[in-house]
Amino acid sequence: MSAQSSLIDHATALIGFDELVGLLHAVFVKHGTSPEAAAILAHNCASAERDGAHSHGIFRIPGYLSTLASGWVDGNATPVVTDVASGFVRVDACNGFAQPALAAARALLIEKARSAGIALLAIHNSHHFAALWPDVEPFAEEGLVALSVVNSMTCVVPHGADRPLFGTNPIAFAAPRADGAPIVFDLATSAIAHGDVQIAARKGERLPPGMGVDSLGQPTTDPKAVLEGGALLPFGGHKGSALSMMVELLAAALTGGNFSFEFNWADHPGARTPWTGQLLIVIDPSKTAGQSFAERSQELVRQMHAAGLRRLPGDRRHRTRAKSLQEGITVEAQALAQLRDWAL
Ligand SMILES: NC(=O)C1=CN([C@@H]2O[C@H](COP(=O)(O)OP(=O)(O)OC[C@H]3O[C@@H](n4cnc5c(N)ncnc54)[C@H](OP(=O)(O)O)[C@@H]3O)[C@@H](O)[C@H]2O)C=CC1
Ligand SMILES: O=C(O)C1=NCCCC1
Repeated sequence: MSAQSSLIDHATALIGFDELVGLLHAVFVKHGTSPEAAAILAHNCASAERDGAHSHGIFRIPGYLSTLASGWVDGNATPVVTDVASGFVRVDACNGFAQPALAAARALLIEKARSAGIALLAIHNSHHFAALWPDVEPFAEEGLVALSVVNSMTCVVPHGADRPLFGTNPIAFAAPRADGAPIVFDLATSAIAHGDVQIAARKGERLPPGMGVDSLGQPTTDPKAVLEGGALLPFGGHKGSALSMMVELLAAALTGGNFSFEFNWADHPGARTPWTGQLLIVIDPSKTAGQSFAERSQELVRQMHAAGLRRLPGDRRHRTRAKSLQEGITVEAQALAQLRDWAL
């Protein structure tokens, strides 16, 4: 049975968050990442699983492992942080994963944001294979506003174009508020994340209309047709397409990273991670004039609820997180057994 197909099973098991982090750490180390990088990736992946962000939880482990085995990514890379200017930090991830690069620069970025009011982190030469909200949420938990973009691999046809060029290019934002968890959203600029198309294909489900095209450029709801020579569409037509273009500019051109169409993993069978760039902007809202930012963001939430809104971005994740932390994280039993094998 291949690593990919071995993660499809419907009997479930429960595992605690810390145990899952430990298990994933062992898997990453066993498959060629440094203990430091493994700790960061394991926490990231377990957090996604804990919060029900399944397209970027343990579903991604076979992709991480085949990528490491292919030699495409360096699991032992030591990121190089450069203090470029008062509000600008650059990190060369040295062909490693993006999250350890962010971790290496985080303290300097926060120091700059607090002293100048705003600071920018430009990561290049990096691989981001995860959800983006874990990169921004912790800043808001420390009272800061954070925005991040990352570009992925070519699989999205720009609005009005004939062939794929952009990646699924997510945008994540986090802001503190006075009473409650930070306001966080994290969304692909494609109509659907590539990971969710893969999950739909495995489950034999159709996609909602308007998300993808087949190899002839014709609209399709068949996820396999999208994955096998087809492509995705941006969300919201020309509007999502413009945001995706912006992500290419900020995450690649501005950081010195690759555009989504610029890398070629053809010589690395099994490689799955995009070798691109990531940008983070961190703002210290204590510099805001007038009432505190957290009070103002709380007022906005209050008014949204008063207007009838029942679900804020992040609410579903937080509900799932609370349940997972109380009862354990529900995972497919066979996937868990496979992780235990890979950790040996
Ligand atoms: N590393 C990479 O290169 C890439 C990573 N990704 C990741 O894929 C993941 C999934 O992206 P995507 O499919 O676009 O995410 P979704 O469309 O599922 O969700 C996008 C955002 O909208 C919120 N949301 C969803 N439905 C509602 C609703 N009915 N009312 C209010 N808020 C809502 C979500 O909150 P909630 O979470 O609470 O549901 C989330 O913040 C992201 O984590 C993204 O970072 C995607 C592309 C590339
Ligand atoms: O789901 C997606 O879209 C992606 N996730 C990880 C990196 C590649 C694209």
